[in-house]
Formats: sequence, C-alpha cells, structure tokens
Amino acid sequence: AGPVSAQGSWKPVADTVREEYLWAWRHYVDRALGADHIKPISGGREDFFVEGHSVGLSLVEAVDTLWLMEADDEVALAVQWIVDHLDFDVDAPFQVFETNIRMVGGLAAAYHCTGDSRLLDRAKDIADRLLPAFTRSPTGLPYRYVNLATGQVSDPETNIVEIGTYIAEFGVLTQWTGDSRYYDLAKRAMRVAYDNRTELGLLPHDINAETGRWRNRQATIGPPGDSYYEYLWDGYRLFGDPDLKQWYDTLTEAILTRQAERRDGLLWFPQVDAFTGEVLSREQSVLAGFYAGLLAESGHLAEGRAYHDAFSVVQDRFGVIPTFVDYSTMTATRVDNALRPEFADSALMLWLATGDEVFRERARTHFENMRSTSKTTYGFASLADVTATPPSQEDTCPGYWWSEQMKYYWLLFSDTPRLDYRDNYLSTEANLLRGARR
Ligand SMILES: O=C1NC[C@H](CO)[C@@H](O)[C@@H]1O
Ligand SMILES: [Ca+2]
Repeated sequence: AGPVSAQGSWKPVADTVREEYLWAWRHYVDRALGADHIKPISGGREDFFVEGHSVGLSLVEAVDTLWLMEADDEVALAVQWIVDHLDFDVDAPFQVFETNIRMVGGLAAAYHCTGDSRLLDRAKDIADRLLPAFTRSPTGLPYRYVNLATGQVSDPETNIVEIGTYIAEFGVLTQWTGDSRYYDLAKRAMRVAYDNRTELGLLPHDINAETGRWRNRQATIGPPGDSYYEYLWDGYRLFGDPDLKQWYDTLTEAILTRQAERRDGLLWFPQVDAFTGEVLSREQSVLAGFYAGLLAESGHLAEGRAYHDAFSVVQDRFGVIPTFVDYSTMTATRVDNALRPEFADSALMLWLATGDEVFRERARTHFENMRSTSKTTYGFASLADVTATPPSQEDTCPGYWWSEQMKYYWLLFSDTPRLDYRDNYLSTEANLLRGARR
C-alpha cells in the first residue's frame, strides 16, 4: 500500500477517475479503434506519426493504464488488437524520439504488466527499426527520423531531448532480451552531449547529429532539454550505471547554481545562455513542471517542493496551466494547453517521496479542472485558450493522455494492489517499466 494516509477519503475520487477513463475508452473502441487519436468533439479518427496511416497509438498508450485499473477485459481487447493489427512495416519516416517513448515504451509496459511475450516481440520489432538512426550517425547522436521499412534516416538538426531520451526503454529491452546494443547506443548518444557541456557545466538544447556541434546557446530544463536530464537520473535508478549518475549530478549542480532564480519567494528556472549564464527568458513551459518531481527523487527534495509550489500558484491563478507563463509578470504568453500532464506527474513523484497530502490535493484540483474544461462528447479535448470563458476546446486528444495524467491520478488516489508503491518506475511517457504486481 502507499504511504500511510486516510485512504477512505480518496476512494471516491479514484472511482471517478476510473469511470471517466473507461467511458472515454469505450468511445475510442466504438468510434476510433486502431486510430492514433480519437477526435473527442466529432468522434472522428486522427493520425499522429504519419498522415494517412495510424498505428493504434492511443490503444498502445492505454494498455498499462487499463491493467493498473484492473480493467482486464479491456486489456485483453487491446492486446488482441495489437497481435492482430499492429504492423510497423510502414514505408514512411517516423520521429525516432516520439516512436520510442510512446510505442517502444507502451509495448514494453504492456509486456511488463501482462507478461505476454508477444508484446515484447513487438517492442523489439519497433526498436530494431529505430536503430539505423543511431548506427548510421557518424557521431552516435541519432537522426530525428527513420523510415521503418527501409531504414533511411533524415534530419540531423536535432536537440538533446531527441538524442537523449532512450535509455529507459532501450535499457529494459537489453535487460529482457540480453542484447546490449540498445543500452550501449542510448548511452553513447547521452555521453556526446555531456562531453560537450560548456565551462559553466550547462548544455545548450540544439545539436547537429552529424557534426556533434551545438546549434544554439540557450540552456533550458523545459523542452527540448527536459527529458535528457530526466533520463540520466532514470538510467542510474533503473540500471545502477555510475556514469549516468555522475553526469546527472554534474549537470544538476550547474543548473541549481546558475539557472535557478527566486522571485517573490518562488523558485523558477529561467532560460540562460549556456556559455555566459545570462538570463535570456523568464518564460516557463508547462512541460517544465516535471522537473519538480525529478529534483525530489534525485536528492534535491527542497528544490523539488519549491518548484511545485511555484507551479501550484500558476494552477490556482489560471485553473489550467497555460503552455507558457512569464513568471516575472505571471502572465500567460501562450494560452493553449494540449492536456499537458506534467504538474500531475511531479505531484505523484513528490507524494511518493514525501507522503505529504498537499500533493494529492493539488493533483485532485488538476483532475477536477481538467474534467470541467476538457470533457466533451466522446472524450477529453485539448484546450485552445485556457483564459477564455469557458476555455475553448480543440477536436483532438493526445496519445499521452491515455498513458499519463489519468494513470497518475489513479495511482495517487486508488492505492491499487497492482503497483509496488515502494519500488516502481514510470518513464517520461508514464510507461510502467518496473513495479507491476501481477
Ligand atoms: O515527455 C513528454 N513530453 C511531452 C508529452 C507531454 O507533455 C509526453 O509525450 C511526454 O510526457
Ligand atoms: Ca514526460
């Protein structure tokens, strides 16, 4: 069971999370089975990776969430669809980073939860189709796209997220198949970026895969820097690799020394010039909210709490956190929000690290505000303008919704027996790669 708490008071919220999820899932099955996305307002279908060819993205993202919710009939339906219909022999370029965290991760998590080796076979199949992006790169930094059928690679103008967010999914594949190529290729790419850190110990975020040279000067813990740092720590936590911990600690020390700023008692992480430390922008992406959880789990609990406190002020002010907020004025500089899960992600991490009820309260507000603004005819919709009255919706639901926030809420409120609350691992896409209790 989770940290000791008044379980009874949270059960009704957990039940509502599960009801809403299964309600949305039934509409997806009835109207968009096999589509990457359902269009929640019109009930239509939408492709994500390649226009005109879906690969069942939302279904793959949903399997471990359904399993944790003990919706075993739905799990069986999803697994059967994967076995019968999921085919990666697609003659088109797929984005390597997105395909890894969503499809490799989703299938690996489905295997971890169900033990069905056909799912591991599929995870290996898609991972193998991504490898040319790494093996055909002169530096080991992967190209951004690979054609899943021909292995043709393209677009070296990449960033540290898209070269550095593989070690969790590739590492468990190495563990589960015995093939060390996956781990070695993922780690090699991370090393190239680390070895090119500036004298201040900071990393710019854009890099060229063919030359290994930086393409910009700005450092950020938000996109497209965020999950590079996340996966250094995660790789150490999952596989005990001391290199990854040393790289993480070195970079995090520099971030906390040179990139953290307190304003009106709140902790923020502005964008800075990686070579001089000059503050370039005080905008915070809603995606940067994950960093509060990463700091908390990696030995910087005070800073993790403080950064979540800062984002909690934003949630209280706007209801739903805008995609970009300038913290020097507390104004939204981008007013949309594509059902972003990061505030709930770090609320779960902080609750697991502290048992402090405030993080469940904040996650409940996140859930209630999402329900009241995003729920529509056939599911939950991204928001075009969180500042409008009422907030305006878009006819799309991102694949990560099926894997992330609803799973975070469920784990926070249900105390499900299917999770080992003391030893578990959720990837940056909330794919459960450790801690399933069958
Ligand atoms: O790491 C990620 N970045 C963007 C998405 C959520 O905002 C999601 O794909 C994942 O959490
Ligand atoms: Ca993430």
